[in-house]
Amino acid sequence: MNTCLATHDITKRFGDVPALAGVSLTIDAGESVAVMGPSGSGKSTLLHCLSGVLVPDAGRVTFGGVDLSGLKDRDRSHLRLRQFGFVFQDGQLLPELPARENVALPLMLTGTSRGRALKAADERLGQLGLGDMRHRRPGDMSGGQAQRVAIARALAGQPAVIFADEPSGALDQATGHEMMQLLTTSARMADAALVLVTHDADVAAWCSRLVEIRDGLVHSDRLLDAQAAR
Ligand SMILES: Nc1ncnc2c1ncn2[C@@H]1O[C@H](COP(=O)(O)OP(=O)(O)OP(=O)(O)O)[C@@H](O)[C@H]1O
Repeated sequence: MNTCLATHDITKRFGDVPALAGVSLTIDAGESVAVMGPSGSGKSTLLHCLSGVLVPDAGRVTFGGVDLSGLKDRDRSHLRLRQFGFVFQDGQLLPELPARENVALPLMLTGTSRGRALKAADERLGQLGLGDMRHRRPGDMSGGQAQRVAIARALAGQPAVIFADEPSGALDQATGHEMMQLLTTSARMADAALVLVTHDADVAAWCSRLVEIRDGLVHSDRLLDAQAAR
């Protein structure tokens, strides 16, 4: 497997609080990594550093060998839009836009024409069983449907990495289970790596690897017998 994304001894403080105290991780193309740990242990900070949203105080984050902190803000934003997809707990879809426009938006932001972006969005929504929903706004969907649109949006630009922060946290157990199945299967089929922060061991069990963070450090890192691979 090729290393896609890596941190090299990264640290990050917020004032006096050491959120990350020296984390080195490598994430291979196509693998799914669950990040777990107690509240305040540094999981979200790690996700934000990996995805270029935050720059670590020391150490490096590399994507395809390129040091993210060496990039100008504008170039890092571009890389995020082109290479990374994001799924959050509440979907963070734009409420005033129908599903297809929500999915097409990141593509248009990277220069794809509106027509091509909408066509790609319709295809992706169709693949995820949401073809009939494409003209609906997020407020007119169930939470599970809206999260599927969020997955379609995250996948639309064919990202190398999908970052997910408690993606099923707002869903009931059965819908969350379906959502995790869709997310892990879609990521695998698209050959995208998945990095997922969760408090829920059942959610983590969908991934192929579990990294446990404690006090801003990697406490354990092990392979799982992922449900997604069964
Ligand atoms: N923007 C910020 N300003 C100040 N302190 C912060 C900020 N972001 C995180 N922290 C602190 O850094 C530490 C790690 O936070 P982080 O959000 O990464 O933890 P977490 O493991 O994701 O927690 P949770 O599971 O509760 O979301 C915590 O002590 C937190 O209070």
